[in-house]
Amino acid sequence: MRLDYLSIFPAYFDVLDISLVGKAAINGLVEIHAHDLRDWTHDRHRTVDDTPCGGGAGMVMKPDPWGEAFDEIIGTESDPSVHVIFPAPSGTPFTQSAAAELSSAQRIVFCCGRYEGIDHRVIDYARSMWTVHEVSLGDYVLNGGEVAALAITEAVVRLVPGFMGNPESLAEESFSAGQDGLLEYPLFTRPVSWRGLDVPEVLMSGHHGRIASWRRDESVRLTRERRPDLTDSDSSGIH
Ligand SMILES: Nc1cc(-c2ccc3ccn(Cc4ccc(CN5CCCCC5)cc4)c3c2)n[nH]1
Repeated sequence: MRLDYLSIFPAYFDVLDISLVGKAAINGLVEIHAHDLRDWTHDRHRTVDDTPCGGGAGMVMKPDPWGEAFDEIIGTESDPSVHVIFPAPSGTPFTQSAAAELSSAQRIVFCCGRYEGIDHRVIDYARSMWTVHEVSLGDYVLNGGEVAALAITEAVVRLVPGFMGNPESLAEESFSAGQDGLLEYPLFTRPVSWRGLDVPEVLMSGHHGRIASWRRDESVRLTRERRPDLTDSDSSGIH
């Protein structure tokens, strides 16, 4: 899988060389390329923004640098197998199933906007050429797309076959199908007693049936408490 990042702050992606994703890059599962959008400007100030047509606060990213960067990084041929991701507050909420779908992509290009966003014609052009995803991380506003791109990268790459040492652990995670769409149960390890707090006895009983039942009950309780929106979904198994 090749991952490209277009940003005016490409150094944001240096962190990928030291993290989990870095290991995938080393064993050849993932190829990371970060690019400075200003490399595709031609004026002395390397300008990437301008005032919004129709007025309004802030600045908008000009389309020209993006188009030239696309030509060089992706090419001028249409190819639906290339996934181009534009993080945006107005995007579709990013989910574990979207991460799972993207984990089989051969090529993902992250377009990280800044200011108030990117000229919409950039997105329209990209849609005419590749498979575009405008995604939101959640209902809060970041200063740009870089942090979202890092989060999406981590969610996707950890699902790439061969990346995770123990793929079974993926099945038991929150939001994964294997967990019936429930939040995961609380985790404990040694010492059994810590600052007056003890591991629940059932987990030390060695009784696998009771342990599974306790874990399920805890997942149902937590999901009802924190994510009532998940309790109505068919996959949750609780109503
Ligand atoms: N989930 C999530 C993703 C992002 C995200 C992703 C990408 C960019 C690129 C720029 N920003 C900053 C920003 C600030 C304010 C607005 C709203 N503003 C309202 C009035 C009309 C103009 C736009 C939009 C963008 C970004 C923010 N934040 N949160």
